[in-house]
Amino acid sequence: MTPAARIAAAIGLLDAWLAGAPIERLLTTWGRQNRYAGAKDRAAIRDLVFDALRCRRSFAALGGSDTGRGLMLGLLRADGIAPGTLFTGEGHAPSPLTAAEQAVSPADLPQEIACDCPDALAAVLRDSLGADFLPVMQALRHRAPVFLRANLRRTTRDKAAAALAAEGIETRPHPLSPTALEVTANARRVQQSRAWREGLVELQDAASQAVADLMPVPEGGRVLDFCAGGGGKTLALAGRVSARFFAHDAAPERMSDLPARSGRAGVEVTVLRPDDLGGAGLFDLVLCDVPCTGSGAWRRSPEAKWRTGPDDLARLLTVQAGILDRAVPLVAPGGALGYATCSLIEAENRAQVASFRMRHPCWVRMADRRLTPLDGGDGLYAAVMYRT
Ligand SMILES: C[S@@+](CC[C@H](N)C(=O)[O-])C[C@H]1O[C@@H](n2cnc3c(N)ncnc32)[C@H](O)[C@@H]1O
Repeated sequence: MTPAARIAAAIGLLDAWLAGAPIERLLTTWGRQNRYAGAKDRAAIRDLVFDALRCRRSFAALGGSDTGRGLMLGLLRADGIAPGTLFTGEGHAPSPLTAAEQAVSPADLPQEIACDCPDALAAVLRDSLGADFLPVMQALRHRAPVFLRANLRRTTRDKAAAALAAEGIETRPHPLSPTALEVTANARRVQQSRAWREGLVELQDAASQAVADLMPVPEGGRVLDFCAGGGGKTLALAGRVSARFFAHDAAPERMSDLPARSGRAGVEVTVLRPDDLGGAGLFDLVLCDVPCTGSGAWRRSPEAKWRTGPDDLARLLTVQAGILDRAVPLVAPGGALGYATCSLIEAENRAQVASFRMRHPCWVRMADRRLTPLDGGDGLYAAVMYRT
């Protein structure tokens, strides 16, 4: 496909997204319906669409409309490319610019538009981030780095980096975690690499690794990942310490890849269905990596930036409190309760932990950590609590 044809495809996908369809489903369906498009075309179109979603407000302003076409015009203008060179109407290229589109001039954009902050959550983000608000919002406009976690059960970080380098995948250690490697070249080859297939490394954001590092895992103890999802945190914890690991999720189908992933990593994880929890005993660590706005991960999941509002936040706050309350009776005497979000919003983070401690005054917070994309990885919050 020509660059212009890729842009035309991205315009169609963005229009369908603006009409309400989820972006991953649209991309999958597009790939199935357009078999002539090769892997490189599909990856390039995905990049265009995700770049546009990250910068929707500023690109719409630069392009003159909040439509697929406006977003692509804005993307080109933001990159300093004259749109008329690609919007030619020839072959599969989008039609030439109208007079109105040509007249849009990239004047100074108001701050919240220029930093692509969604109106719906702008006030809570400003309050939560303080002086970091603008730099964090700017950081969320860009693609996230690709990070790997060296699986210490199988290797060291240096040996993992060397194995990857032998396959042409360049990395460098990242300071957020002793297991983190940032991929600097050939990230798309990772999942075909021998190092990945043999479980030396796993794809995982560096800040997520830092969250796992903060959690106290006693050697030989029992650890429950209460909101395990795909099991990223379970595997990060299991990579560090020999203990008995259990994974649970209210939607057990979300854990379907976990047996294959734990097999590759060389760790044992017992999957617990919600009905199994009652008879599973107590745990030395229960980690609640709760559902949240995902605002810290908007670089990776930019559609959530525009589809999450105050009502979602209010609902999530109730869900998070309920999960913490349900986890309390599962913690063994002397054990720890871990809490984590990938949110930048204070109400989901420290304030949620503070209200938990109001409801459960015998719990104290021993440690917590807030990271933003300015630290390199996703924005995350994690806390560890003990019963007194
Ligand atoms: C942030 S995701 C977990 C991500 C995962 N820990 C990882 O590192 O890949 C939150 C998970 O919580 C689950 N969840 C939602 N409500 C829950 C509840 N009441 N109890 C347990 N899990 C719940 C969701 O199904 C979702 O998989």
